[in-house]
Amino acid sequence: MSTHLLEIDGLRRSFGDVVAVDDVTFTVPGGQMTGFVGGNGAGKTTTMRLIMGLLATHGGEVRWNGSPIKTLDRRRIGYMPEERGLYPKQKVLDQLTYLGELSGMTASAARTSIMEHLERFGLEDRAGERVEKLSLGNQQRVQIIAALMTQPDALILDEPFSGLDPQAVDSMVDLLREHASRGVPVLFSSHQLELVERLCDRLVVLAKGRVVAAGSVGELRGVGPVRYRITLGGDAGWLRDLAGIHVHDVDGSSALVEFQDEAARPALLAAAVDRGDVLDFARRIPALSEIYREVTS
Ligand SMILES: Nc1ncnc2c1ncn2[C@@H]1O[C@H](COP(=O)(O)OP(=O)(O)OP(=O)(O)O)[C@@H](O)[C@H]1O
Repeated sequence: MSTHLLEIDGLRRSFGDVVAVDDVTFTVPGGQMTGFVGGNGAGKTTTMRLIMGLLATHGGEVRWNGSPIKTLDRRRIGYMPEERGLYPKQKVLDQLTYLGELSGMTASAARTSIMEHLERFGLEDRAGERVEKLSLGNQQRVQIIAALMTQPDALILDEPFSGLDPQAVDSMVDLLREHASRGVPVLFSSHQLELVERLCDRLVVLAKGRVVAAGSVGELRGVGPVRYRITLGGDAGWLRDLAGIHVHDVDGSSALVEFQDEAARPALLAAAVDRGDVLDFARRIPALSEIYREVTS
């Protein structure tokens, strides 16, 4: 297995007065799934188009295995664009075969790979149908097959999960993991944070054209303040009066707290034990949606 590396270094791109991508730097290591998140207009699609050379950069560079990326390298990248580009009148198998041939596959190798992929998505009996006769979710699956069928060296996928039902999401997740395990860098954008949390090893968060957080999910969890959830036998409102702690919220007998100094933690526990039952006390692992809100606020 050879592991590839995609590096994005100081990329910039404006449209008139709008700075869409502003000094964007991150890496997409092979063998890992990198989630690319950010609000509408944050610059995700523009960054992906810059990586693919579909837009000219106004600064910075994209490197492939340590050297400036070349057209031939890009031809080996499976790209799923935001605007899905299938011909509605053409039959599924014919269209995918044509796309495979454009990427340098022989027709017979393309057909074998396409049929394997159609089977994985439960679409093998739709190979002879015109694309326009498929539901939008199934057209989306065909678009995904177009990006994966060549066993590419990297995957750049713009919203690959949008419009897929949970079963198709699961098939897609398995497929992408298989590609990552070949040493392939996988970058995918998504607005579905729970899915991103489940799927990705690394995360890049974009806001207003800039990277506001990047790293493994574990690293990003360590960026924010450490908080604890304490649940008492009775009302937890009195915690607000304790020195050295910041109480984020109290919900009856349960409170979310942050300690301002090390001594405050044993002091709080001693006070709570003194007053009665401590039912639960645990460090709280923030959900990705919370980290996201914190880094983009
Ligand atoms: N071809 C273009 N012409 C003018 N402005 C553009 C063009 N493409 C993108 N932009 C602007 O650049 C900014 C970033 O857009 P982009 O589509 O990259 O964001 P995004 O993160 O992909 O958003 P979404 O999640 O809504 O797809 C936006 O302000 C957008 O209006």
